[in-house]
Amino acid sequence: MARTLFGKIWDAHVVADGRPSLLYIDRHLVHEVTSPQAFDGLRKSNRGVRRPDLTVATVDHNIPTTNRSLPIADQTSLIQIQTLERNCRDFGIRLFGMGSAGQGIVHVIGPQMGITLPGTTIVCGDSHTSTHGAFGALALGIGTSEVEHVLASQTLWLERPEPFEVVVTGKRGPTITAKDVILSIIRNIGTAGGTGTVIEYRGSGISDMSMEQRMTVCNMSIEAGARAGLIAPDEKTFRYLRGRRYTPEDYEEMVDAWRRDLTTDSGATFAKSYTIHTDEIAPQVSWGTNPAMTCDVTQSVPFPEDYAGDDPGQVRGAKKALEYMDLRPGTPITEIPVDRVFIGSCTNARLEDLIDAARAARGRRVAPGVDAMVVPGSQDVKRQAEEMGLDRVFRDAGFEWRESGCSMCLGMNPDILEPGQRCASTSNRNFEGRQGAGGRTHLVSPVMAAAAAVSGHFVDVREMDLN
Ligand SMILES: CC(C)[C@H](C(=O)O)[C@@H](O)C(=O)O
Ligand code: SF4
Repeated sequence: MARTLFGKIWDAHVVADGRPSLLYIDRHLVHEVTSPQAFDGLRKSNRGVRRPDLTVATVDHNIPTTNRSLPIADQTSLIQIQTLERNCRDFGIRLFGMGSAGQGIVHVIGPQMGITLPGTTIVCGDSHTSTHGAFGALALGIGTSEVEHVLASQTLWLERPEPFEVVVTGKRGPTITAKDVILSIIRNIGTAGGTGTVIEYRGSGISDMSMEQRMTVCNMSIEAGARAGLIAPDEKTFRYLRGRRYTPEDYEEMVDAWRRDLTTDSGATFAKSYTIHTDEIAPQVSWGTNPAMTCDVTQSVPFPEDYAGDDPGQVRGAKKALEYMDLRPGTPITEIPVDRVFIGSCTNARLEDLIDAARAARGRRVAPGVDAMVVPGSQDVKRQAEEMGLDRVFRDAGFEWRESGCSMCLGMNPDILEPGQRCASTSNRNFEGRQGAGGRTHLVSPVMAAAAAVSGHFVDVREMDLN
């Protein structure tokens, strides 16, 4: 019978079939926020970690992005980080800690080190684990009790999701990024559009994308409510993973098998299908408090009735969002001023993202009154960017150049917005208070964020002279 890529990976990992099924897990990624209770649970029940060799940890959420030779001032962060260090020592887990050259956001370092491989199951106590789906892995975010279960048994109980195909066609304009594509998809299918499904992104608009762009797309699958995002691996995938730190020795044989096996068969059926044409996509800017509340940069802040039609719940939601965001309907998006700019996160802090953002920053200055920062996704990204001189480009323009971590994506460290501040952010969530209590987040692509930084308000990057 014809099967989808998702179906094939699922079938290859089922240990016990049922509702739910028990799945074998190939890779377990761990960070400081969702692991402490899981390790405590193991201690209480006198259990060890079943496969420490398949488990990898890093510190990303709480880690300071300022000078790492100084002690950590924030007490909660210090405790979280020290706890993970102790747990990794006690249970024999490889940790890319505070001073490590391999440290970075968990979803950035996995692929970068060749830990993420096609056809595998990958879990992490973190919703944006979906990022790794860009490599044709079934990558699932899990909760802390599941983290404990995986640590103890290398398996996970899961209801089988339905496959959902999102076909991306057409040719994007030169300044239209993967971020604009995924924001458009979420805007169209809604934040619950993918509930109960694993989205497989397909079509020429996906094959055209680089691996880093594909990661941006898969990363935000979770914001459409999906369990995971998935892209069939191709030659770009195989090239990207060749020769990385943990790429397996028998890699070329694995590639031969992946080429043969890791595709959706023609005739396989999906529970749902949605097609997006990318020719006409404009740069996207979110105006509300969930990622679906997004519009084109050329549009104005919507009137709640126009946005939500005749659904009274939605209209109320839009009204509330506009109130929180302090935005008046009818205001052109390009007239919205920003106080802060954050270029970072597991959505958009890889090398290509920084190269993109630098195109708007090079030779310009951050507008008066705007605070802008660039936070590379990992120490590796930081080093590569510095080799290219990107740190100079940003610094010369008046951006701060930080150490790697989650930073102001969710403000679990001192990088937060002040109440009332408005931020152009390359992250993935614009929820109330996400970047600091009372802070207002607008989701955009890296080049749009840098353009807002140097202009002091949102601008259509298609009208800018990019370097
Ligand atoms: C802290 C963690 C549990 C959380 C997540 O699961 O996504 C965070 O990474 C986020 O982006 O909100
Ligand atoms: S960068 Fe943001 S979205 Fe990604 S793992 Fe960190 S907090 Fe979560």
